[in-house]
Amino acid sequence: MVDNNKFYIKDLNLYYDTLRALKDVNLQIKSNKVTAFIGPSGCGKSTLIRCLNRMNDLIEGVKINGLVAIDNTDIYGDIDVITLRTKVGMVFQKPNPFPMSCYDNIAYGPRCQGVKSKTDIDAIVEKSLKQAALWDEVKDRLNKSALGLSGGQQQRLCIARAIAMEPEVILMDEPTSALDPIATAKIEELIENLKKSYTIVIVTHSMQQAARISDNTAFFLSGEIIESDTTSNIFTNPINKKTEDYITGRFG
Ligand SMILES: Nc1ncnc2c1ncn2[C@@H]1O[C@H](COP(=O)(O)OP(=O)(O)OP(=O)(O)O)[C@@H](O)[C@H]1O
Repeated sequence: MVDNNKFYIKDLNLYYDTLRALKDVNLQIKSNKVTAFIGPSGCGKSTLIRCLNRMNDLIEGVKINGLVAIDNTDIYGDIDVITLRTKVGMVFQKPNPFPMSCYDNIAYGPRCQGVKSKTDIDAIVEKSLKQAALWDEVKDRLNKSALGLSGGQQQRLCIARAIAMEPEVILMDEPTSALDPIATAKIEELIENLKKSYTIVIVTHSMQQAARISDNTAFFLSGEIIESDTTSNIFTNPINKKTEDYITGRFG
């Protein structure tokens, strides 16, 4: 397979015990693009995004079959899951900074990976915060608790923490749903800049957000991907009637 796909998903099924939450999912996720997952509540968006760095492994009773490949390597094959999660970082719905200083939040991962030099860690902290568009706001309070930041700043700190691990992919599960419109706009602008360096997959409940920031969109319904295409085709020229009904607000 020679292409610009970061992920290749083929006939993927996921069961939570007897509940089949993903049904024969087929999807390709392009490198250095933003891919949005949209669809009504409970349709499997978070379940699929969690498959991309094997976060579902942590849930008891989960059974998976089918293929999820990153750069042509089967991530459910014989691979090191810690390395996978380093390559595929994740940002969650609710900002979840560690209860420590802003500096230590960013330094934590690189230190765990064995980076010891203070000069190196300083450089990683500065670079990550700059890329997350947070440096100017926190450079004078690096040693203060991250819990004192606003929600929007905390979410950018979490993005900086993911960036510090030098991932290739950043998964974002509803990253702005707990934020106000101004903080949301900042994260959206950030995502636009980050896609030059990273592949981004985002779950969002906001169709406006998907339309604003993503290049490609996959529409989910009851565990199936009904349609996936460029975002402009999904929103202006959907092929499937169900997609059209959803994006025009006729259901969901
Ligand atoms: N840990 C779990 N154990 C059992 N069932 C689960 C678990 N997580 C999700 N499910 C079920 O799997 C289905 C898909 O859930 P998922 O969270 O992936 O949907 P979603 O599209 O992300 O929903 P939302 O938009 O509300 O976050 C739902 O029926 C949900 O109840």
